[in-house]
Amino acid sequence: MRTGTGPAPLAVSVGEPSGIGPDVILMAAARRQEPSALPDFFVLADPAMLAARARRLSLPVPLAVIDAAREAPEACRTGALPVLPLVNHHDEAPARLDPVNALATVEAIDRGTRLCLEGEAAALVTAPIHKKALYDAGFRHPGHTEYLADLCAGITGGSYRPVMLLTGPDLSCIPVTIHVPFAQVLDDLTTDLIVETCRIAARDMQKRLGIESPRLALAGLNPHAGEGGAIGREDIEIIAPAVEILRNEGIDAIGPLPADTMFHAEARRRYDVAVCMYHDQALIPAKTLAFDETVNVTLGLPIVRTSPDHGTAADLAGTGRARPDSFVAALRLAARMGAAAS
Ligand SMILES: NC(=O)C1=CN([C@@H]2O[C@H](COP(=O)(O)OP(=O)(O)OC[C@H]3O[C@@H](n4cnc5c(N)ncnc54)[C@H](O)[C@@H]3O)[C@@H](O)[C@H]2O)C=CC1
Ligand SMILES: NCC(=O)COP(=O)(O)O
Repeated sequence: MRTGTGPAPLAVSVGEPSGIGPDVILMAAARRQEPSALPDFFVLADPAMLAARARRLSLPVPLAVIDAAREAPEACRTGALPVLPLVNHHDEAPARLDPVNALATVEAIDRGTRLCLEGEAAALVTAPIHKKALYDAGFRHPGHTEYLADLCAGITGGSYRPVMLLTGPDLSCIPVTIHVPFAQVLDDLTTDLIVETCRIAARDMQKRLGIESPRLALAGLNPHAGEGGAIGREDIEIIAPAVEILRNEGIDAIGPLPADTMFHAEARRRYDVAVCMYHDQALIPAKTLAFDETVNVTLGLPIVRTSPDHGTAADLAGTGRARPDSFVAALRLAARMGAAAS
């Protein structure tokens, strides 16, 4: 358990080394001197890889290798980026995927999660992973979202249903089904899954994001929310019953709403979160409206986890052209949610 005073630092997992994770972490650290100070954070990474990327980007960020999370705030005071070294190695090779990097990528996530559960870190901020690169190395989880639930369950003995929330200045969205092929959405989409997802969303948006009574708007699945059953019956048979159950429990839920008209500015004012039926129904509006400000949050976990909304962007790695804004937003939101959780 943590013994220091002041808020615990944020743990950052470095993500895929051939992508822009290391770049945006270094860029954020370089911004620390700016007037709107960032929360204290340390990165779980291979220090040699990070130093090489800093040189490639000509970013004069001093790295401070630390032995424990509690040393991070002091290292931050000196203007350095604290690095908790990984046991496994990462190559520094922008845009070159290599399965050999997978061990260190997953180690960073594992250790960051444990530090959060032990109270040594206030929250976990994950830099993006390249999912296919990890699958090719034997990783059996669709993404961080699902992996973190399994990892936390394995450590605590609890059981967690993870809920993906994309939240930006003007829109928050949740996909009920997450990383599944489109053809599987209909198999997975049940009234129970929608209800459980919405219960977790309502609870955690209140507890961790400070929205007293979150207003949930459930999207329809079919064009025009099924047009009264003429264009598909799922809206009537699966989604509408979920709305009724939620409303009977006192959760402020409406829908199913036609998905094509629920994201314009006036419509967005009527709800706090759009609950969407599949990945792209949620993530297309979220990333289109505010790609640089939207944060990916996992609700339903015993830890706080945030992430930038973007992926590994191999085309930009090591070029200095990646924008760190979504990562910075993820740091700020993690600090706010971590403080609410403590
Ligand atoms: N949380 C995570 O670990 C996430 C991981 N991914 C993974 O990332 C990989 C690549 O995914 P893509 O679909 O190509 O999405 P992507 O977000 O990596 O890139 C999409 C486009 O946006 C640009 N872009 C992304 N981030 C940017 C930034 N910070 N500044 C400026 N431009 C930026 C890229 O250059 C590219 O043109 C996939 O393996 C995917 O699974 C994707 C999203 C989240
Ligand atoms: N498109 C969002 C995404 O893939 C993020 O996944 P995760 O790694 O945060 O589960």
